[in-house]
Amino acid sequence: MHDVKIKNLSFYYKNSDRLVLKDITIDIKSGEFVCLLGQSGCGKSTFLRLLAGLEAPTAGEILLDNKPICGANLNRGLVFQDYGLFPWMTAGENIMLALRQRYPNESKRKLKQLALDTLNLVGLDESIYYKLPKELSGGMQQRCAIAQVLSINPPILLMDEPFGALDAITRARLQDLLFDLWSQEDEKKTVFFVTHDVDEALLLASRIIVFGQSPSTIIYDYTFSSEKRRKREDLFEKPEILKLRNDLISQIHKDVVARID
Ligand SMILES: Nc1ncnc2c1ncn2[C@@H]1O[C@H](COP(=O)(O)OP(=O)(O)OP(=O)(O)O)[C@@H](O)[C@H]1O
Repeated sequence: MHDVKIKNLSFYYKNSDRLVLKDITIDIKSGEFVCLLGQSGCGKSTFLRLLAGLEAPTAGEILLDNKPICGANLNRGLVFQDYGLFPWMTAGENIMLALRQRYPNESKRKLKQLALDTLNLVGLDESIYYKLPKELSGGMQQRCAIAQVLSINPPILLMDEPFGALDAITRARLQDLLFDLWSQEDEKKTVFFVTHDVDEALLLASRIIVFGQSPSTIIYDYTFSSEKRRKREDLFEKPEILKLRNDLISQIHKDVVARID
């Protein structure tokens, strides 16, 4: 189990006096797929950085299985929009770097096999292992970044607009891939997925949380009653999805207007 409990979390960066997150209290159950929405600058990435342990709360606490998060840890895998691969290493070497940290006593042969298996899992063949990131398309690089994180099998995935820079078709493929990987596991990963795209959240999430800037806290929190996959083809034929979509867009819009005022 990997429950995340957030209690009265507030945060501001030390070089700024602007409160980025204010008094956030929320419980996330193990296995939830949480999509985080909100206008630009409302603190979604900051929230992920706090969950990753890259920043520490100014006030309040974040508990993972009832223990405070303390620094970065292999329990939490991060995927960013800009792939996060070292450009001077091949895709395989990038994955091996993570694997050596995760399994320091395992043989190189076994780890390489694991890296190849994970590349295969995300739909990439063996030849990709030997390629530098610049020799790969954006979609392939993002698959490698996802493979790198999946190879260490973290129970918690933190994904910051991971498909934001991709074309529509690659993006749809990777959405399906991520959802299938998540839904097929017996012990589901807990996923925190930042996106600007309301429709992406409607497609993937088991829960949608909207952060506001006015105030800088959670302004909307919706949990789907069924874990059944919503299909892209008929997503907007369902009245409850359309209503939710309108609610989400109007909440975000209201927050933008309040901020401008
Ligand atoms: N290292 C930093 N030092 C100071 N302020 C920062 C730092 N990083 C982010 N901020 C500020 O914190 C606020 C929240 O930023 P954050 O990147 O978390 O928002 P976001 O919701 O992820 O935005 P976007 O959707 O545009 O990526 C912004 O006002 C931003 O300028």
